[in-house]
Amino acid sequence: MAATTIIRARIAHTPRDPFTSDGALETFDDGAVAFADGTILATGPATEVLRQHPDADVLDRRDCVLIPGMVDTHVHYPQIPVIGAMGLELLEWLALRTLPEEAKMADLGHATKAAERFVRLLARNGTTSALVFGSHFPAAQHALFEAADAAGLRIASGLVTSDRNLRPELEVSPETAYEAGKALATRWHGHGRLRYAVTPRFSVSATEAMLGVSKTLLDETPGALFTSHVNESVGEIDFVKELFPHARDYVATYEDAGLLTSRSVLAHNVHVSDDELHRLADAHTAVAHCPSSNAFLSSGIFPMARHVEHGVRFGMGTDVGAGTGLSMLKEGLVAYHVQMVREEGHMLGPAHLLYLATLAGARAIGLDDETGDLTPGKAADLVLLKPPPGGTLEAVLEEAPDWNAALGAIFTLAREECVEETRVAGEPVYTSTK
Ligand SMILES: Nc1nc2[nH]cnc2c(=O)[nH]1
Ligand SMILES: [Zn+2]
Repeated sequence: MAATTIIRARIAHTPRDPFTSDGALETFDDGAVAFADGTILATGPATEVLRQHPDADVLDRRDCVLIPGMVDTHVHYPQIPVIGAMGLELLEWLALRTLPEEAKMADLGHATKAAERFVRLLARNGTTSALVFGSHFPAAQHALFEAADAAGLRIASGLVTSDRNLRPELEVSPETAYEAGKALATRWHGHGRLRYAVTPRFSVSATEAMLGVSKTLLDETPGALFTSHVNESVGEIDFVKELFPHARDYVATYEDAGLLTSRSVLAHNVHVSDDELHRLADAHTAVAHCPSSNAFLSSGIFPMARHVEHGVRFGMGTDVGAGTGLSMLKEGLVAYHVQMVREEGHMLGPAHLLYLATLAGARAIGLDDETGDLTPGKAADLVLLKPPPGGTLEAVLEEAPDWNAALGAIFTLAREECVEETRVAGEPVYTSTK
């Protein structure tokens, strides 16, 4: 029997959905998580957990706040260098800044460096699971899987495929896309903590033939995810209407190809009709809400209340590089800002933000049996947060009257400099060297 470890800290998690149930936020001022073999045995008041596991190795981290490992449901591995490219809307931003950057991934040395840096920075930001939009180049995509495997993160990703309206060096035939995707899925799907995600870039750059081979590969890869973009910008939607004159709407371009499934995750879904929401809910398809990206590209404001009302699952994604960084804590703050300025917005509180950054994302990408909160039986995926001494967050937390205030301050002020340690299945994948 493996040794039991206990981490003692201030603890917060959301084992239930605050959009549909009260009391979703569970906190412990002097709490403890006990785990062995990477699985949580107990979470609760330290006195109780210590008494239940008297022989455990105890790590006293009462200087930290412990939350579940965070889940980024939509983030582009090649796009870290694009962060902060201002003044452009989606299609121009792609053409002028993003696609030229992604074309550099043809160079395997460049791609390998980008892959290793990307997974290191995910862990440094407290992200333990992610659905990662990959690269158009098979060798670069292989490099991401290698780096993710070495880092120990729970990553689903796949070859990004397109056969039109992009850049010649990023376009391939559907047959080539299928063969390369099949080889990568065979090599990596189900390997360690990795899963394959079938990833045509979006319907602007994927013909019906490309969407068709995507469906074939999805059906041949049990447990694989499907991910792409939908309803992000008005210009994109107009273009899709032209390209798919017979499709009822943008969602239908994936639906008609059989790609609307319970393993599908579509990013953005900002300009969505109620009819599309009904069909997404019926298909149990999830949405990746990317607040900082939608604001940064002036794409629009996510209709969160309508997704909740229609029962469409959604997690949160940083959508780096249109998104403004890899911190899911910052992403939560932007989600809050945006919903507060929206007319029929959803009044969000810290519990909603913690849920969106953890369990909602795990549910969106099909990992909620394994991660997303600190319930016994789940993996010990966790993050220790500690405000830099003498800084603003430390001052706010010293005066915080309750957990709502403390958690609100953490989403408002904590970023990667506050991540002390990130663990997956109980093992550190990042430790601050400060
Ligand atoms: N935000 C965003 N939307 C996209 N739609 C197609 N590709 C992209 C991308 O790289 N970023
Ligand atoms: Zn994206």
